[in-house]
Amino acid sequence: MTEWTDTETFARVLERVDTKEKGNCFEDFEVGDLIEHDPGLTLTRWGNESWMSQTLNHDPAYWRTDAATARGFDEPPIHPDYLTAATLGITVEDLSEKGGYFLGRTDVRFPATPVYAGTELRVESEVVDTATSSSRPQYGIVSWRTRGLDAETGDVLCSYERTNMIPRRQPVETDGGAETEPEDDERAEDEELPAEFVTPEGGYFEDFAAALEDADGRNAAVAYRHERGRTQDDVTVASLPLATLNTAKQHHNADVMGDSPSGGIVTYGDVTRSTALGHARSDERTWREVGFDDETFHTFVASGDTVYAFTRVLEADDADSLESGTVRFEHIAFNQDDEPVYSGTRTAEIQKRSSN
Ligand SMILES: C/C(=C\C(=O)SCCNC(=O)CCNC(=O)[C@H](O)C(C)(C)COP(=O)(O)OP(=O)(O)OC[C@H]1O[C@@H](n2cnc3c(N)ncnc32)[C@H](O)[C@@H]1OP(=O)(O)O)C(=O)O
Repeated sequence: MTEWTDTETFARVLERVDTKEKGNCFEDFEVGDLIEHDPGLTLTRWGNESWMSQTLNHDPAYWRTDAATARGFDEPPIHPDYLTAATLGITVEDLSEKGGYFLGRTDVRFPATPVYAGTELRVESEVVDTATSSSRPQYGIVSWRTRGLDAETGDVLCSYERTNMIPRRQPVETDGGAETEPEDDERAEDEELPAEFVTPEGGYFEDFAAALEDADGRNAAVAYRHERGRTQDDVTVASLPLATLNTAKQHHNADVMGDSPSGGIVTYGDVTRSTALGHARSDERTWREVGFDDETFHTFVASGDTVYAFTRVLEADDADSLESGTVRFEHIAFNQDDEPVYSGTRTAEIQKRSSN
């Protein structure tokens, strides 16, 4: 047998062989296609705790039995952020391993919570939209509706619609994303900031409701920043996504990513978002997560970047519960240069002080 392992010969061999490719290109997706993802994952206490500890989500109800039972759970449950990240991680091999970027997600809901450790997750996605990117001819834009199911009962545990930029096999002619003149009412510069920012006094429902009432009728908004930051390292950039079976090369193949728009590996969007939410939750009395909408990833987060968080309180609804009221927030994650990297709205039940 000819020896192929001297460097020169091996380079010539590599040039001539085919590569067994992974993942799908834009052309492989058609609206209506249903994809049942082969990877599955058992949602474990270890996976949950690794994710939650590293993203600074330290709500005691997810760590201590007494705090969990006080919140109405049988035991510390799987956190909705980890459930969301695991549901998405499993899909990457089929949907986005080829490359391209996670642009946004909406309608994130948890129809059958709480979910406990030991639950096996089965995930399926339906292609709901495919579009040409007018600014980037080598990519298309694909949206999927994904459902994470309890493999045993078939109950939908997590559901959302997500959009990625996906590489095309064949670039297309585009208009180059020519700028159109914005309508008058779309001009960002015309939008004035409020004269005053109100900070809630505490983290209970009553504090958010009082702050909104204080701002109401005045040129004021309820908005504040959180002190904590989390610098991205090997654990957050590569280990956490791989623990959700997310095979996106963006997070663990520095060789390939050197030659990409980001110029290197980047943090999994769900890590960025969960870290910012962890900072926000550390300043409130979260009771239950309800859902997330209009999530957008604005720019890359890379190893060495620090993720901070900002919160704007949009609405507070007393609801019909003695324990909690419903609050809608906008959260913005930003980096050490104060650039927004993620934004989205979140609806959560927040504990009432009067329930103590
Ligand atoms: C999971 C997973 C991968 C990841 O987690 S990757 C990490 C998270 N994502 C990111 O870090 C991406 C951050 N975003 C960016 O850096 C920039 O948006 C990007 C991707 C470089 C593109 O920037 P551009 O300035 O070139 O363009 P736009 O931001 O205007 O967007 C390009 C086109 O996409 C359309 N678009 C953007 N957001 C959405 C959305 N939420 N829904 C639908 N369409 C969206 C936008 O309109 C542009 O369209 P054109 O026709 O004008 O091209 C994994 O692998 O799955």
